[in-house]
Amino acid sequence: MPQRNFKRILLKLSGEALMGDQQFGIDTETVTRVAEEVKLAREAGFELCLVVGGGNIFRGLAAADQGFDRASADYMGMLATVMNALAVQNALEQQGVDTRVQSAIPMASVCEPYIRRRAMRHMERERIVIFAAGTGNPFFTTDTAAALRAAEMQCDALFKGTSVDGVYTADPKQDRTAKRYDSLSFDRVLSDNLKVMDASAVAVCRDNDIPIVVFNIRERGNLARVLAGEGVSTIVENQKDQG
Ligand SMILES: Nc1ncnc2c1ncn2[C@@H]1O[C@H](COP(=O)(O)OP(=O)(O)OP(=O)(O)O)[C@@H](O)[C@H]1O
Ligand SMILES: O=c1ccn([C@@H]2O[C@H](COP(=O)(O)O)[C@@H](O)[C@H]2O)c(=O)[nH]1
Repeated sequence: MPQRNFKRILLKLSGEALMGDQQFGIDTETVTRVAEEVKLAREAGFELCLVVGGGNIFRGLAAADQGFDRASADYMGMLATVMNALAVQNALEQQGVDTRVQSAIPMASVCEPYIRRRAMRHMERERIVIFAAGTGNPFFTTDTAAALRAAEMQCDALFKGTSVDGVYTADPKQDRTAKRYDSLSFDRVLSDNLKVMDASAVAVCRDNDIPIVVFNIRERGNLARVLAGEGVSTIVENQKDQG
């Protein structure tokens, strides 16, 4: 992706990005490394806010498939994202970065509730705001939360840091012949049912003209590279398809 004039960025960190080589949970070294990358991006002049996923701890849909009540399972998933948010906050603050966690499910003794205007104020004061508990509603995911917060915080782009290096013609973990796009339109993602991100998240970004950049956050230094217009990624935006 060539360098773009993005200034304010919503960075979505998938929960899996925080587990390093483990099969589950939070790997402290990995969280520290990701926090270093976020700090470097801020020092490079980007205004950042974060949404953290919970897939390294609990996924509502997976539990529902095993017979769990879906809404309860989703609330458990949202609580998992709060744990991850606190881990990321801790790692950033250990590196001297001022942060606030805001949760879509109020939990007064743990963090702030989500209040848009307050979050804006934190950003003006150069704090990194970490949005936890997704949208606060079951039957959604943190991708949709990321799209919503990107719109609310007037971000120029949503960067999805995940375990794949872009959007492919099919899931690259299932289909070795899948080809990566450099860029494609929101409509192509939706019409081809490409599952790198929820359809609801893609629709929110399309309707608010917020480009999505998908990149691999598990590779050291990749956030800086992608922000600089280098490195491997896919940009999804309102445009004509490549082909
Ligand atoms: N067409 C596609 N292109 C790229 N990735 C795809 C595609 N279809 C499905 N995927 C899968 O989408 C996943 C990316 O989503 P990710 O694992 O980050 O989920 P998440 O819900 O955002 O995060 P988490 O649940 O870990 O917090 C990758 O694991 C990838 O295998
Ligand atoms: O708005 C939301 C966001 C998340 N959830 C639940 O949390 C888990 C973890 O989030 P990921 O996006 O998968 O990382 C998700 O599986 C849902 O169960 C939610 O209900 N609402």
